Amino acid sequence: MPITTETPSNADQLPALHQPIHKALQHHYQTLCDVHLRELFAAEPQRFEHFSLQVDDLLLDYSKNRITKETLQLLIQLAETADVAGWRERMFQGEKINNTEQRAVLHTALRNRSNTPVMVDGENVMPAVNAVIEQMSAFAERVRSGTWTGYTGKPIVDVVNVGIGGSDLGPHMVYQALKAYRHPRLQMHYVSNVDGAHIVEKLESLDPETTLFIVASKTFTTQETMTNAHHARHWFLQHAEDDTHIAKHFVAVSTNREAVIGFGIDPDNMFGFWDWVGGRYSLWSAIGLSIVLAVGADNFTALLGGAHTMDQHFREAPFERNMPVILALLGVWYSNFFGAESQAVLPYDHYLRSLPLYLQQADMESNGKSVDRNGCNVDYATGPIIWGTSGINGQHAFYQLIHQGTRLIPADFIISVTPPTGLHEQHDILMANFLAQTEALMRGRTLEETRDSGVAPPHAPKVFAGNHPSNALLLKALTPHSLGLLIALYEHKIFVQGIIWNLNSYDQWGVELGKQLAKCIQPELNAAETITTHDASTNGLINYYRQQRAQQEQTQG
Ligand SMILES: O=P(O)(O)OC[C@H]1O[C@](O)(CO)[C@@H](O)[C@@H]1O
Repeated sequence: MPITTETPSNADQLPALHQPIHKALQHHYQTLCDVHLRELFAAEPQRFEHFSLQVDDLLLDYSKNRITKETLQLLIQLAETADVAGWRERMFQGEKINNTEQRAVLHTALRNRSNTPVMVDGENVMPAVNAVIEQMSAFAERVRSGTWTGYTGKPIVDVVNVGIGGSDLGPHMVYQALKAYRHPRLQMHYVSNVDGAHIVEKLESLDPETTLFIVASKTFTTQETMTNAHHARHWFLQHAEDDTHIAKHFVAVSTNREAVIGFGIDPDNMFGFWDWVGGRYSLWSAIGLSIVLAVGADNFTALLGGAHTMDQHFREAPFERNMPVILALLGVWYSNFFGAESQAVLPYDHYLRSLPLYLQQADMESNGKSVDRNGCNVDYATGPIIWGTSGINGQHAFYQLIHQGTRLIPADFIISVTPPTGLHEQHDILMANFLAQTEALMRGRTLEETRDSGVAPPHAPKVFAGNHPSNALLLKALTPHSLGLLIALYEHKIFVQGIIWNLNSYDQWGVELGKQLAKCIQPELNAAETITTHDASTNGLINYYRQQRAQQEQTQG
Protein backbone atom coordinates (compact mmCIF):
# COMPACT_ATOMS: atom_id res chain seq x y z
CA MET A 1 0.00 0.00 0.00
CA PRO A 2 1.06 3.56 -0.57
CA ILE A 3 2.56 5.53 2.28
CA THR A 4 -0.15 8.13 2.50
CA THR A 5 -1.15 10.61 5.13
CA GLU A 6 -4.80 10.25 4.16
CA THR A 7 -5.96 7.23 2.19
CA PRO A 8 -9.00 7.97 0.04
CA SER A 9 -11.76 5.46 0.80
CA ASN A 10 -12.89 5.19 -2.80
CA ALA A 11 -10.48 2.99 -4.80
CA ASP A 12 -11.34 4.90 -7.98
CA GLN A 13 -9.59 7.92 -6.51
CA LEU A 14 -6.34 6.03 -6.05
CA PRO A 15 -3.55 7.28 -8.26
CA ALA A 16 -3.13 5.32 -11.47
CA LEU A 17 0.22 4.06 -10.19
CA HIS A 18 -1.63 2.30 -7.37
CA GLN A 19 -4.06 0.55 -9.68
CA PRO A 20 -3.66 -2.93 -11.20
CA ILE A 21 -2.27 -1.43 -14.41
CA HIS A 22 0.87 -0.61 -12.44
CA LYS A 23 1.44 -4.30 -11.73
CA ALA A 24 0.89 -5.13 -15.38
CA LEU A 25 3.47 -2.54 -16.37
CA GLN A 26 5.91 -3.77 -13.74
CA HIS A 27 5.55 -7.28 -15.06
CA HIS A 28 6.05 -6.03 -18.62
CA TYR A 29 9.11 -4.07 -17.49
CA GLN A 30 10.66 -7.32 -16.20
CA THR A 31 10.34 -8.83 -19.66
CA LEU A 32 11.89 -5.82 -21.37
CA CYS A 33 14.49 -4.34 -19.03
CA ASP A 34 17.29 -6.59 -20.31
CA VAL A 35 16.38 -6.33 -23.96
CA HIS A 36 18.75 -4.16 -25.98
CA LEU A 37 17.46 -1.53 -28.37
CA ARG A 38 19.57 -3.21 -31.05
CA GLU A 39 17.42 -6.31 -30.64
CA LEU A 40 14.23 -4.27 -30.87
CA PHE A 41 15.41 -2.63 -34.09
CA ALA A 42 16.51 -5.98 -35.51
CA ALA A 43 13.14 -7.53 -34.71
CA GLU A 44 11.15 -4.67 -36.17
CA PRO A 45 12.65 -3.07 -39.28
CA GLN A 46 9.63 -0.73 -39.53
CA ARG A 47 10.31 0.75 -36.11
CA PHE A 48 10.68 4.29 -37.42
CA GLU A 49 7.30 4.11 -39.17
CA HIS A 50 5.68 2.51 -36.12
CA PHE A 51 7.12 4.88 -33.58
CA SER A 52 7.19 8.29 -35.18
CA LEU A 53 4.58 10.95 -35.48
CA GLN A 54 4.18 14.26 -37.23
CA VAL A 55 2.09 17.21 -36.08
CA ASP A 56 2.17 20.03 -38.59
CA ASP A 57 5.83 21.15 -38.84
CA LEU A 58 7.06 18.98 -36.01
CA LEU A 59 8.25 15.39 -36.31
CA LEU A 60 8.80 13.17 -33.28
CA ASP A 61 10.80 9.99 -33.74
CA TYR A 62 10.47 7.96 -30.57
CA SER A 63 11.62 4.66 -32.00
CA LYS A 64 14.91 4.77 -30.05
CA ASN A 65 13.03 4.11 -26.82
CA ARG A 66 12.99 0.90 -24.83
CA ILE A 67 9.44 0.09 -25.77
CA THR A 68 7.39 -2.28 -27.87
CA LYS A 69 3.85 -1.92 -29.11
CA GLU A 70 2.74 -3.71 -25.97
CA THR A 71 4.55 -1.16 -23.80
CA LEU A 72 2.65 1.62 -25.46
CA GLN A 73 -0.67 -0.17 -25.09
CA LEU A 74 -0.05 -0.64 -21.38
CA LEU A 75 1.11 2.93 -20.89
CA ILE A 76 -2.00 4.14 -22.67
CA GLN A 77 -4.06 2.06 -20.27
CA LEU A 78 -2.24 3.84 -17.48
CA ALA A 79 -3.24 7.20 -18.98
CA GLU A 80 -6.82 5.96 -19.28
CA THR A 81 -6.81 4.78 -15.69
CA ALA A 82 -5.65 8.24 -14.61
CA ASP A 83 -8.49 9.74 -16.66
CA VAL A 84 -6.15 11.95 -18.65
CA ALA A 85 -8.94 12.58 -21.17
CA GLY A 86 -11.35 13.73 -18.47
CA TRP A 87 -8.82 16.03 -16.83
CA ARG A 88 -7.80 17.37 -20.24
CA GLU A 89 -11.40 18.40 -20.92
CA ARG A 90 -11.70 19.90 -17.45
CA MET A 91 -8.63 22.01 -18.16
CA PHE A 92 -9.77 23.18 -21.61
CA GLN A 93 -13.24 23.97 -20.29
CA GLY A 94 -12.00 26.21 -17.50
CA GLU A 95 -12.77 24.01 -14.48
CA LYS A 96 -10.77 24.98 -11.43
CA ILE A 97 -8.29 22.12 -11.63
CA ASN A 98 -5.73 24.10 -9.62
CA ASN A 99 -7.46 22.95 -6.45
CA THR A 100 -5.17 24.52 -3.84
CA GLU A 101 -5.71 27.98 -5.29
CA GLN A 102 -9.19 27.38 -6.68
CA ARG A 103 -8.17 28.55 -10.13
CA ALA A 104 -8.80 27.47 -13.68
CA VAL A 105 -5.77 26.65 -15.84
CA LEU A 106 -6.34 28.31 -19.16
CA HIS A 107 -3.13 29.23 -20.94
CA THR A 108 -4.82 27.45 -23.85
CA ALA A 109 -7.45 30.24 -23.97
CA LEU A 110 -4.68 32.79 -24.57
CA ARG A 111 -3.90 31.13 -27.90
CA ASN A 112 -7.39 30.00 -28.77
CA ARG A 113 -7.22 31.26 -32.34
CA SER A 114 -10.53 29.64 -33.24
CA ASN A 115 -12.04 32.05 -30.68
CA THR A 116 -14.63 29.57 -29.44
CA PRO A 117 -16.03 30.66 -26.08
CA VAL A 118 -14.09 29.60 -22.99
CA MET A 119 -16.05 30.05 -19.80
CA VAL A 120 -14.69 30.87 -16.35
CA ASP A 121 -17.25 31.45 -13.60
CA GLY A 122 -19.97 31.73 -16.25
CA GLU A 123 -18.13 34.35 -18.29
CA ASN A 124 -16.54 33.95 -21.70
CA VAL A 125 -12.90 35.02 -21.31
CA MET A 126 -12.19 35.32 -25.03
CA PRO A 127 -13.28 38.98 -25.48
CA ALA A 128 -10.89 40.03 -22.70
CA VAL A 129 -8.08 37.86 -24.13
CA ASN A 130 -8.56 39.38 -27.58
CA ALA A 131 -8.72 42.90 -26.16
CA VAL A 132 -5.31 42.51 -24.50
CA ILE A 133 -3.82 41.11 -27.71
CA GLU A 134 -5.22 44.19 -29.51
CA GLN A 135 -3.83 46.51 -26.83
CA MET A 136 -0.37 44.90 -27.04
CA SER A 137 -0.39 44.99 -30.84
CA ALA A 138 -1.38 48.68 -30.96
CA PHE A 139 1.25 49.61 -28.37
CA ALA A 140 3.94 47.56 -30.12
CA GLU A 141 3.09 49.18 -33.41
CA ARG A 142 3.62 52.64 -31.92
CA VAL A 143 6.96 51.67 -30.38
CA ARG A 144 8.14 49.81 -33.47
CA SER A 145 7.17 52.60 -35.87
CA GLY A 146 8.85 55.21 -33.66
CA THR A 147 5.66 57.18 -33.00
CA TRP A 148 5.92 56.28 -29.31
CA THR A 149 8.85 58.38 -28.20
CA GLY A 150 10.80 58.92 -25.01
CA TYR A 151 10.68 62.13 -22.98
CA THR A 152 13.06 63.95 -25.32
CA GLY A 153 11.17 62.92 -28.44
CA LYS A 154 13.51 60.13 -29.56
CA PRO A 155 12.19 56.70 -30.60
CA ILE A 156 12.69 53.79 -28.22
CA VAL A 157 15.80 51.71 -28.91
CA ASP A 158 16.16 49.48 -25.84
CA VAL A 159 13.45 47.68 -23.92
CA VAL A 160 14.22 46.16 -20.51
CA ASN A 161 11.88 43.45 -19.26
CA VAL A 162 12.14 43.43 -15.48
CA GLY A 163 10.69 40.15 -14.23
CA ILE A 164 11.68 36.77 -12.85
CA GLY A 165 10.65 33.12 -13.21
CA GLY A 166 7.73 32.85 -15.58
CA SER A 167 7.80 36.60 -16.11
CA ASP A 168 11.29 36.30 -17.56
CA LEU A 169 12.22 32.83 -18.78
CA GLY A 170 9.48 32.41 -21.40
CA PRO A 171 9.74 35.79 -23.12
CA HIS A 172 13.53 35.68 -22.92
CA MET A 173 13.72 32.21 -24.46
CA VAL A 174 11.33 33.17 -27.28
CA TYR A 175 13.18 36.44 -27.93
CA GLN A 176 16.40 34.49 -28.39
CA ALA A 177 14.72 31.83 -30.50
CA LEU A 178 13.13 34.28 -32.93
CA LYS A 179 16.22 36.33 -33.63
CA ALA A 180 15.60 36.17 -37.36
CA TYR A 181 12.28 37.98 -36.91
CA ARG A 182 13.44 40.86 -34.74
CA HIS A 183 12.88 44.55 -35.39
CA PRO A 184 16.17 46.09 -36.55
CA ARG A 185 16.11 49.08 -34.16
CA LEU A 186 14.72 47.53 -31.02
CA GLN A 187 16.78 45.49 -28.63
CA MET A 188 15.24 43.61 -25.71
CA HIS A 189 17.04 43.06 -22.43
CA TYR A 190 15.98 40.86 -19.56
CA VAL A 191 16.79 41.65 -15.95
CA SER A 192 15.70 39.07 -13.41
CA ASN A 193 18.25 38.62 -10.65
CA VAL A 194 18.09 40.79 -7.55
CA ASP A 195 21.88 40.53 -7.46
CA GLY A 196 22.63 44.20 -8.13
CA ALA A 197 25.20 43.20 -10.73
CA HIS A 198 22.46 42.21 -13.14
CA ILE A 199 20.68 45.55 -13.38
CA VAL A 200 23.80 47.67 -12.88
CA GLU A 201 25.56 45.95 -15.75
CA LYS A 202 22.51 46.27 -17.93
CA LEU A 203 21.93 49.96 -17.27
CA GLU A 204 25.57 50.82 -17.94
CA SER A 205 25.07 50.63 -21.67
CA LEU A 206 21.58 52.14 -21.85
CA ASP A 207 20.40 55.64 -22.64
CA PRO A 208 17.45 56.74 -20.45
CA GLU A 209 16.09 58.88 -23.28
CA THR A 210 15.54 55.84 -25.49
CA THR A 211 14.91 53.06 -22.96
CA LEU A 212 11.53 51.58 -22.11
CA PHE A 213 11.02 49.39 -19.04
CA ILE A 214 8.42 46.65 -18.86
CA VAL A 215 7.79 45.73 -15.25
CA ALA A 216 6.49 42.19 -15.66
CA SER A 217 5.06 40.53 -12.60
CA LYS A 218 1.84 38.61 -12.24
CA THR A 219 1.54 39.53 -8.57
CA PHE A 220 3.49 42.80 -8.69
CA THR A 221 4.79 41.89 -5.25
CA THR A 222 7.80 39.73 -6.13
CA GLN A 223 10.67 41.21 -4.15
CA GLU A 224 13.34 40.70 -6.81
CA THR A 225 11.27 42.34 -9.53
CA MET A 226 10.01 45.22 -7.43
CA THR A 227 13.53 45.97 -6.14
CA ASN A 228 14.89 46.01 -9.69
CA ALA A 229 11.95 48.07 -10.94
CA HIS A 230 12.48 50.68 -8.22
CA HIS A 231 16.18 50.77 -9.03
CA ALA A 232 15.37 51.32 -12.72
CA ARG A 233 12.90 54.06 -11.81
CA HIS A 234 15.51 55.79 -9.66
CA TRP A 235 18.12 55.52 -12.43
CA PHE A 236 15.67 56.93 -14.93
CA LEU A 237 14.64 59.86 -12.74
CA GLN A 238 18.26 60.75 -12.05
CA HIS A 239 18.40 61.63 -15.73
CA ALA A 240 14.86 62.64 -16.61
CA GLU A 241 14.25 64.43 -13.28
CA ASP A 242 10.54 64.99 -13.82
CA ASP A 243 8.42 62.00 -12.81
CA THR A 244 5.70 62.82 -15.34
CA HIS A 245 8.17 61.34 -17.86
CA ILE A 246 7.71 57.93 -16.27
CA ALA A 247 4.58 57.40 -18.33
CA LYS A 248 6.66 57.27 -21.51
CA HIS A 249 9.28 54.92 -20.13
CA PHE A 250 7.55 52.47 -17.80
CA VAL A 251 4.78 50.06 -18.61
CA ALA A 252 3.50 47.19 -16.50
CA VAL A 253 2.29 43.68 -17.15
CA SER A 254 0.36 42.31 -14.21
CA THR A 255 -2.87 41.01 -12.73
CA ASN A 256 -2.57 43.51 -9.87
CA ARG A 257 -3.89 46.90 -10.97
CA GLU A 258 -3.70 48.59 -7.55
CA ALA A 259 -0.04 47.69 -7.09
CA VAL A 260 0.77 48.93 -10.60
CA ILE A 261 -0.85 52.28 -9.81
CA GLY A 262 0.94 52.31 -6.45
CA PHE A 263 4.27 51.97 -8.25
CA GLY A 264 3.45 55.10 -10.25
CA ILE A 265 2.71 53.50 -13.60
CA ASP A 266 -0.18 54.98 -15.55
CA PRO A 267 -2.93 52.29 -15.60
CA ASP A 268 -3.36 53.09 -19.32
CA ASN A 269 0.12 51.63 -19.70
CA MET A 270 -0.81 48.44 -17.96
CA PHE A 271 -1.35 45.17 -19.82
CA GLY A 272 -3.44 42.80 -17.81
CA PHE A 273 -3.91 39.09 -17.49
CA TRP A 274 -5.73 36.78 -15.13
CA ASP A 275 -5.25 34.46 -12.19
CA TRP A 276 -6.01 31.49 -14.44
CA VAL A 277 -2.68 32.00 -16.22
CA GLY A 278 0.13 30.30 -14.29
CA GLY A 279 3.40 32.26 -14.22
CA ARG A 280 5.34 29.51 -16.00
CA TYR A 281 2.61 29.25 -18.65
CA SER A 282 2.29 33.00 -19.20
CA LEU A 283 4.45 33.82 -22.21
CA TRP A 284 1.26 33.69 -24.32
CA SER A 285 -0.32 36.45 -22.22
CA ALA A 286 0.70 40.09 -21.82
CA ILE A 287 3.87 38.70 -20.25
CA GLY A 288 4.82 38.19 -23.92
CA LEU A 289 4.81 41.97 -24.50
CA SER A 290 8.57 42.06 -25.11
CA ILE A 291 8.07 39.34 -27.75
CA VAL A 292 5.41 41.42 -29.52
CA LEU A 293 7.70 44.46 -29.42
CA ALA A 294 10.61 42.46 -30.80
CA VAL A 295 8.98 40.40 -33.54
CA GLY A 296 5.69 42.24 -34.16
CA ALA A 297 2.08 41.31 -33.66
CA ASP A 298 1.85 39.05 -36.72
CA ASN A 299 4.72 36.87 -35.59
CA PHE A 300 3.37 36.77 -32.05
CA THR A 301 0.04 35.67 -33.46
CA ALA A 302 1.85 32.98 -35.45
CA LEU A 303 3.45 31.78 -32.22
CA LEU A 304 0.01 31.60 -30.63
CA GLY A 305 -1.24 29.82 -33.74
CA GLY A 306 1.43 27.13 -33.47
CA ALA A 307 0.52 26.52 -29.84
CA HIS A 308 -3.17 26.41 -30.77
CA THR A 309 -2.46 23.76 -33.40
CA MET A 310 -0.75 21.66 -30.72
CA ASP A 311 -3.67 22.31 -28.33
CA GLN A 312 -6.13 21.00 -30.90
CA HIS A 313 -3.98 17.98 -31.63
CA PHE A 314 -3.63 17.27 -27.90
CA ARG A 315 -7.36 17.63 -27.36
CA GLU A 316 -8.48 15.54 -30.31
CA ALA A 317 -5.88 12.93 -31.30
CA PRO A 318 -6.26 9.40 -29.93
CA PHE A 319 -3.66 8.65 -27.29
CA GLU A 320 -1.68 6.32 -29.56
CA ARG A 321 -1.19 9.20 -32.04
CA ASN A 322 -1.06 12.01 -29.51
CA MET A 323 2.39 13.60 -29.32
CA PRO A 324 2.22 15.17 -25.84
CA VAL A 325 0.63 12.00 -24.43
CA ILE A 326 3.33 9.79 -25.94
CA LEU A 327 6.15 12.02 -24.74
CA ALA A 328 4.61 12.07 -21.26
CA LEU A 329 4.15 8.29 -21.14
CA LEU A 330 7.74 7.69 -22.18
CA GLY A 331 8.85 9.94 -19.33
CA VAL A 332 6.68 8.02 -16.87
CA TRP A 333 8.05 4.72 -18.22
CA TYR A 334 11.62 5.78 -17.45
CA SER A 335 10.89 7.57 -14.15
CA ASN A 336 8.59 5.03 -12.57
CA PHE A 337 9.84 1.75 -13.99
CA PHE A 338 13.50 2.22 -14.99
CA GLY A 339 14.19 4.55 -12.06
CA ALA A 340 15.56 7.37 -14.24
CA GLU A 341 16.00 10.51 -12.19
CA SER A 342 16.52 13.09 -14.83
CA GLN A 343 15.60 14.07 -18.35
CA ALA A 344 18.05 15.82 -20.65
CA VAL A 345 16.85 18.45 -23.13
CA LEU A 346 19.39 18.94 -25.90
CA PRO A 347 18.53 21.52 -28.53
CA TYR A 348 20.95 21.41 -31.46
CA ASP A 349 20.16 25.02 -32.13
CA HIS A 350 22.00 28.03 -30.80
CA TYR A 351 18.75 30.01 -30.83
CA LEU A 352 17.07 27.43 -28.60
CA ARG A 353 19.89 27.49 -26.07
CA SER A 354 17.60 28.75 -23.31
CA LEU A 355 14.98 26.07 -23.85
CA PRO A 356 16.41 23.76 -21.13
CA LEU A 357 16.33 26.64 -18.64
CA TYR A 358 12.77 27.50 -19.59
CA LEU A 359 11.67 23.88 -19.30
CA GLN A 360 13.32 23.57 -15.92
CA GLN A 361 10.80 25.98 -14.48
CA ALA A 362 7.90 24.72 -16.59
CA ASP A 363 8.46 21.11 -15.58
CA MET A 364 10.09 21.19 -12.15
CA GLU A 365 7.91 23.94 -10.68
CA SER A 366 4.87 22.06 -11.99
CA ASN A 367 5.65 18.46 -11.11
CA GLY A 368 8.38 18.72 -8.49
CA LYS A 369 5.96 17.60 -5.79
CA SER A 370 5.65 14.80 -3.26
CA VAL A 371 2.09 15.44 -2.07
CA ASP A 372 -0.70 14.59 -4.46
CA ARG A 373 -3.88 16.49 -5.21
CA ASN A 374 -5.68 14.66 -2.39
CA GLY A 375 -3.07 15.78 0.13
CA CYS A 376 -1.43 12.35 0.32
CA ASN A 377 2.30 11.71 0.20
CA VAL A 378 3.20 9.89 -2.97
CA ASP A 379 5.34 6.76 -2.83
CA TYR A 380 6.49 6.91 -6.45
CA ALA A 381 8.81 9.21 -8.35
CA THR A 382 7.25 12.37 -9.79
CA GLY A 383 8.81 15.15 -11.89
CA PRO A 384 12.33 14.39 -13.12
CA ILE A 385 15.30 16.73 -12.90
CA ILE A 386 15.34 18.62 -16.18
CA TRP A 387 18.71 19.66 -17.47
CA GLY A 388 20.65 20.21 -20.65
CA THR A 389 22.32 22.70 -22.89
CA SER A 390 22.65 23.28 -26.61
CA GLY A 391 23.93 20.38 -28.62
CA ILE A 392 27.57 20.02 -29.63
CA ASN A 393 28.56 22.18 -26.64
CA GLY A 394 27.02 19.54 -24.41
CA GLN A 395 28.86 16.80 -26.29
CA HIS A 396 32.13 18.32 -25.12
CA ALA A 397 30.93 18.69 -21.56
CA PHE A 398 28.63 16.06 -20.08
CA TYR A 399 27.73 13.55 -22.80
CA GLN A 400 30.48 11.25 -21.51
CA LEU A 401 28.27 10.56 -18.49
CA ILE A 402 25.21 9.91 -20.62
CA HIS A 403 27.14 7.43 -22.78
CA GLN A 404 29.23 5.61 -20.21
CA GLY A 405 28.04 6.70 -16.78
CA THR A 406 26.02 4.53 -14.43
CA ARG A 407 22.72 6.38 -14.76
CA LEU A 408 19.96 6.06 -17.29
CA ILE A 409 19.31 9.50 -18.75
CA PRO A 410 16.55 9.73 -21.34
CA ALA A 411 17.29 12.61 -23.70
CA ASP A 412 15.27 14.77 -26.06
CA PHE A 413 17.28 15.86 -29.08
CA ILE A 414 15.80 18.86 -30.91
CA ILE A 415 16.87 20.34 -34.26
CA SER A 416 15.52 22.22 -37.27
CA VAL A 417 15.83 20.91 -40.82
CA THR A 418 16.47 24.39 -42.23
CA PRO A 419 19.32 26.30 -40.62
CA PRO A 420 18.34 29.79 -39.50
CA THR A 421 21.67 31.17 -40.70
CA GLY A 422 21.73 29.66 -44.19
CA LEU A 423 25.16 28.15 -43.39
CA HIS A 424 24.52 24.68 -44.77
CA GLU A 425 27.95 23.19 -44.18
CA GLN A 426 27.83 24.01 -40.47
CA HIS A 427 24.28 22.77 -40.28
CA ASP A 428 25.19 19.43 -41.84
CA ILE A 429 27.92 19.03 -39.22
CA LEU A 430 25.36 19.81 -36.53
CA MET A 431 22.83 17.39 -38.01
CA ALA A 432 25.43 14.63 -38.44
CA ASN A 433 26.36 14.96 -34.77
CA PHE A 434 22.72 15.04 -33.73
CA LEU A 435 22.12 11.75 -35.56
CA ALA A 436 25.41 10.21 -34.51
CA GLN A 437 24.71 10.86 -30.85
CA THR A 438 21.26 9.29 -30.87
CA GLU A 439 22.62 6.33 -32.83
CA ALA A 440 25.61 5.89 -30.54
CA LEU A 441 23.43 6.13 -27.45
CA MET A 442 21.11 3.53 -28.86
CA ARG A 443 23.63 1.06 -30.37
CA GLY A 444 26.64 1.48 -28.17
CA ARG A 445 29.74 -0.52 -29.14
CA THR A 446 30.43 -4.07 -28.04
CA LEU A 447 33.84 -5.36 -26.98
CA GLU A 448 34.15 -7.22 -30.24
CA GLU A 449 33.26 -4.17 -32.29
CA THR A 450 35.73 -2.13 -30.27
CA ARG A 451 38.53 -4.58 -31.01
CA ASP A 452 37.56 -4.76 -34.69
CA SER A 453 37.42 -1.00 -35.00
CA GLY A 454 41.18 -0.79 -34.75
CA VAL A 455 41.10 1.15 -31.49
CA ALA A 456 44.27 0.51 -29.49
CA PRO A 457 43.91 -1.57 -26.31
CA PRO A 458 42.83 -1.48 -23.55
CA HIS A 459 39.45 -2.14 -25.11
CA ALA A 460 37.12 -2.49 -22.12
CA PRO A 461 37.04 1.25 -21.23
CA LYS A 462 36.18 1.98 -24.85
CA VAL A 463 33.11 -0.24 -24.88
CA PHE A 464 29.74 1.51 -24.90
CA ALA A 465 26.81 -0.39 -23.44
CA GLY A 466 24.31 1.61 -25.52
CA ASN A 467 20.62 0.99 -24.90
CA HIS A 468 20.22 4.65 -23.90
CA PRO A 469 16.83 6.01 -24.95
CA SER A 470 16.28 9.23 -26.82
CA ASN A 471 13.61 11.14 -28.70
CA ALA A 472 14.39 13.10 -31.84
CA LEU A 473 12.28 16.20 -32.48
CA LEU A 474 12.69 17.81 -35.89
CA LEU A 475 11.20 21.19 -36.71
CA LYS A 476 10.96 22.03 -40.40
CA ALA A 477 12.45 25.41 -39.46
CA LEU A 478 12.57 27.49 -36.33
CA THR A 479 9.64 29.83 -36.99
CA PRO A 480 7.16 31.51 -34.63
CA HIS A 481 4.61 28.85 -35.59
CA SER A 482 6.89 25.85 -35.01
CA LEU A 483 8.18 27.31 -31.77
CA GLY A 484 4.58 27.60 -30.59
CA LEU A 485 4.07 23.92 -31.44
CA LEU A 486 7.17 22.90 -29.55
CA ILE A 487 6.49 24.85 -26.36
CA ALA A 488 2.86 23.73 -26.20
CA LEU A 489 4.00 20.14 -26.74
CA TYR A 490 6.09 20.32 -23.58
CA GLU A 491 3.35 22.11 -21.62
CA HIS A 492 0.89 19.33 -22.38
CA LYS A 493 3.47 16.65 -21.68
CA ILE A 494 3.89 18.16 -18.22
CA PHE A 495 0.09 18.23 -17.80
CA VAL A 496 -0.30 14.54 -18.68
CA GLN A 497 2.50 13.50 -16.35
CA GLY A 498 0.97 15.57 -13.56
CA ILE A 499 -2.34 13.76 -14.03
CA ILE A 500 -0.69 10.34 -14.02
CA TRP A 501 1.18 11.25 -10.85
CA ASN A 502 -2.06 12.64 -9.40
CA LEU A 503 -0.50 16.06 -8.81
CA ASN A 504 -1.78 19.59 -9.02
CA SER A 505 0.79 20.86 -11.53
CA TYR A 506 -0.34 24.46 -11.23
CA ASP A 507 0.58 25.60 -7.75
CA GLN A 508 4.12 26.07 -6.38
CA TRP A 509 4.04 26.09 -2.60
CA GLY A 510 7.59 24.81 -2.52
CA VAL A 511 9.01 28.21 -3.40
CA GLU A 512 7.09 30.06 -0.70
CA LEU A 513 8.89 28.95 2.46
CA GLY A 514 12.28 30.25 1.35
CA LYS A 515 10.69 33.58 0.36
CA GLN A 516 9.11 33.95 3.81
CA LEU A 517 12.31 33.10 5.65
CA ALA A 518 14.30 35.56 3.53
CA LYS A 519 11.89 38.31 4.59
CA CYS A 520 12.65 37.53 8.28
CA ILE A 521 16.38 37.26 7.74
CA GLN A 522 16.87 40.44 5.71
CA PRO A 523 16.42 42.91 8.63
CA GLU A 524 18.57 40.68 10.84
CA LEU A 525 21.54 41.24 8.56
CA ASN A 526 21.59 44.84 9.75
CA ALA A 527 20.59 44.23 13.37
CA ALA A 528 22.75 45.65 16.15
CA GLU A 529 22.50 42.58 18.36
CA THR A 530 23.83 39.05 17.79
CA ILE A 531 21.23 36.84 16.14
CA THR A 532 20.20 33.74 18.11
CA THR A 533 16.72 32.99 16.82
CA HIS A 534 17.64 30.37 14.18
CA ASP A 535 19.48 27.06 14.20
CA ALA A 536 23.19 27.17 15.01
CA SER A 537 24.25 27.09 11.37
CA THR A 538 21.98 29.90 10.20
CA ASN A 539 22.79 32.01 13.30
CA GLY A 540 26.50 31.43 12.75
CA LEU A 541 26.36 32.45 9.10
CA ILE A 542 24.26 35.55 9.76
CA ASN A 543 26.60 36.68 12.53
CA TYR A 544 29.73 35.97 10.48
CA TYR A 545 28.29 38.04 7.62
CA ARG A 546 27.39 40.92 9.97
CA GLN A 547 30.84 40.96 11.56
CA GLN A 548 32.71 40.73 8.29
CA ARG A 549 30.66 43.47 6.73
CA ALA A 550 31.10 45.72 9.76
CA GLN A 551 34.87 45.14 9.63
CA GLN A 552 35.01 45.91 5.93
CA GLU A 553 32.96 49.08 6.39
CA GLN A 554 35.28 50.17 9.20
CA THR A 555 38.37 49.58 7.04
CA GLN A 556 36.85 51.51 4.16
CA GLY A 557 36.35 54.26 6.61
O1 LIG B 1 5.26 37.13 -12.00
P1 LIG B 1 5.55 37.15 -10.54
O2 LIG B 1 4.31 37.27 -9.72
O3 LIG B 1 6.53 38.24 -10.21
O4 LIG B 1 6.19 35.77 -10.14
C1 LIG B 1 7.40 35.34 -10.68
C2 LIG B 1 7.66 33.88 -10.44
O5 LIG B 1 7.69 33.58 -9.05
C3 LIG B 1 7.12 32.31 -8.81
O6 LIG B 1 5.92 32.50 -8.15
C4 LIG B 1 8.00 31.46 -7.93
O7 LIG B 1 9.25 31.26 -8.47
C5 LIG B 1 6.90 31.73 -10.21
O8 LIG B 1 5.89 30.79 -10.25
C6 LIG B 1 6.63 32.94 -11.01
O9 LIG B 1 6.79 32.69 -12.37
